[in-house]
Amino acid sequence: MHYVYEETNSLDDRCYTTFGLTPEILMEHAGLALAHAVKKKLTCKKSALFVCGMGNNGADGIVAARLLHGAYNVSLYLPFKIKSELAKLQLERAKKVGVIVVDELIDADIYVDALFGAGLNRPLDDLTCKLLETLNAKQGYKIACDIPSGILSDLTLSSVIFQANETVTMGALKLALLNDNVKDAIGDIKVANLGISRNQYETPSSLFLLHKSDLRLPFRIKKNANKGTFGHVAIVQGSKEGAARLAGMGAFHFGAGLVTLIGEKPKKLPIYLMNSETLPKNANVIVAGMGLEMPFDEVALKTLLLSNTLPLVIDASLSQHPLLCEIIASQKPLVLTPHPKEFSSILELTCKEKVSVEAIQANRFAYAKRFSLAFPHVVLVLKGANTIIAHNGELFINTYGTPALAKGGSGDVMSGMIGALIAQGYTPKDAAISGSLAHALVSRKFTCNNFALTPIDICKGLKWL
Ligand SMILES: NC(=O)C1=CN([C@@H]2O[C@H](COP(=O)(O)OP(=O)(O)OC[C@H]3O[C@@H](n4cnc5c(N)ncnc54)[C@H](OP(=O)(O)O)[C@@H]3O)[C@@H](O)[C@H]2O)[C@@H](O)CC1
Ligand SMILES: Nc1ncnc2c1ncn2[C@@H]1O[C@H](COP(=O)(O)OP(=O)(O)O)[C@@H](O)[C@H]1O
Ligand SMILES: [K+]
Repeated sequence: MHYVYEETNSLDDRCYTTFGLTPEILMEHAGLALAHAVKKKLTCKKSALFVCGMGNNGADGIVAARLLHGAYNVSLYLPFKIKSELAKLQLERAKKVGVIVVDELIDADIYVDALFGAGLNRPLDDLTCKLLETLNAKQGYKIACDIPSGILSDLTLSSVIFQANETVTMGALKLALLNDNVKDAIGDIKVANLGISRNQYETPSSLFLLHKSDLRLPFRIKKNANKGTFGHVAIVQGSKEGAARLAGMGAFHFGAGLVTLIGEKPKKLPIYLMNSETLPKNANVIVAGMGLEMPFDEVALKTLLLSNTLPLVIDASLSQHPLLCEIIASQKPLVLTPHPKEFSSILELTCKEKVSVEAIQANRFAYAKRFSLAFPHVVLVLKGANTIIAHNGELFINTYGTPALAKGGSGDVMSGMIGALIAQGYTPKDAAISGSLAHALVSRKFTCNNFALTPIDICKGLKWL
């Protein structure tokens, strides 16, 4: 996993004060990384237009244009009066080496957005939005310098954002690139080295971007094993039976030795899933909430969930029911797997905070972090295009999910998978991280198209991870 930062100005400052690296050195490296990304897409016949703003983001673009000029067909477009002293200096240098400055948004094969980066502190005005709209409408490959213009430093968005195929971000990963609402605007992210290795540039952070290598699959190391070695997942069945069945299939395919659905005998049940009216004695985790339609027998459910010490995975309707407060208060090991609407109910139930889904989605990180600090024993899996796993103030961000997962039942499977890992001895936090990663990575294995994946395909796909 890699560290992620709410802002990197303090890391830049540390480069000046601790390592004696001047802003100019950092900028020369930023420009070089940007030039490198542009060069990869440029042949001698192709052209690149650098659209540069008035601050140091623009200055990075000007440096990159200077570095490429002479060998490639590049030009600069500067729609605003330059403000930053460094940008003025870079422009003087670029002009001295002969970089062409054009006075309109000309056509090119590659467009570089160096209008605004980390310094965008208020929404863009109409004229600038129009400029971005024109830029977005142009054919050609689009590269954003540091952050696509339009994403503000407080993570709010302007009405238009530059739509990048690729973002070259400077020094370290920024949180602003990882919110759900910018997933369509950032393209592939590359982190530029600023003249010092990433390890040296970075300081510890409580925010992490998950990597494929963070996935810990439940491989069976012990040869002298039986089904009991791999745990028994109990899944509470609701009136919509299919949901618990999908969770059960997810759990079984992800290595649980035994899976029992608790409730009345369902009409249909895969032959490997068991059914019981009561909690099996050897169950070691309970998964509940999916398919549970209101009203349900609260007393029976409370007894089932709270009259033992088993860890819980709670999903769907149960995140919206007052019983959740008692579950949290019990201090049992607990994983919550809400989508944003369910998380809105959780915040209302537990923190007495009415937060709309839109407000949550605008800054998922802040709400997830705040909740995890308020309830440090709970692991929150806030589902979405980029799923966040929050625990005791730490956030782990999983960006591997694809729209193929946007189907009823996908989340049920994931809750079952997380339950399976807990049954096999993972901590709730590790189970949430690896369950969420495996779920997302499976969706990427289906390469033929991204609309036909079913929850059952997710379960089957676990065979090939
Ligand atoms: N720090 C370093 O060492 C390194 C920094 N690096 C690079 O610097 C970038 C940050 O540069 P930056 O701080 O100059 O900010 P930037 O994004 O260029 O824009 C600021 C300008 O925009 C203006 N402005 C703001 N909002 C506006 C609006 N809505 N509409 C209109 N204007 C608006 C604002 O004006 P003001 O608020 O002063 O009125 C100011 O003039 C960073 O992303 C990275 O690329 C790299 O080289 C590595 C080393
Ligand atoms: N656009 C998307 N990109 C990545 N993952 C997605 C996307 N849409 C949905 N998902 C994932 O699919 C799952 C959907 O879960 P959920 O909404 O709870 O469905 P259900 O309750 O019907 O099972 C979540 O894990 C979510 O992160
Ligand atoms: K930019």
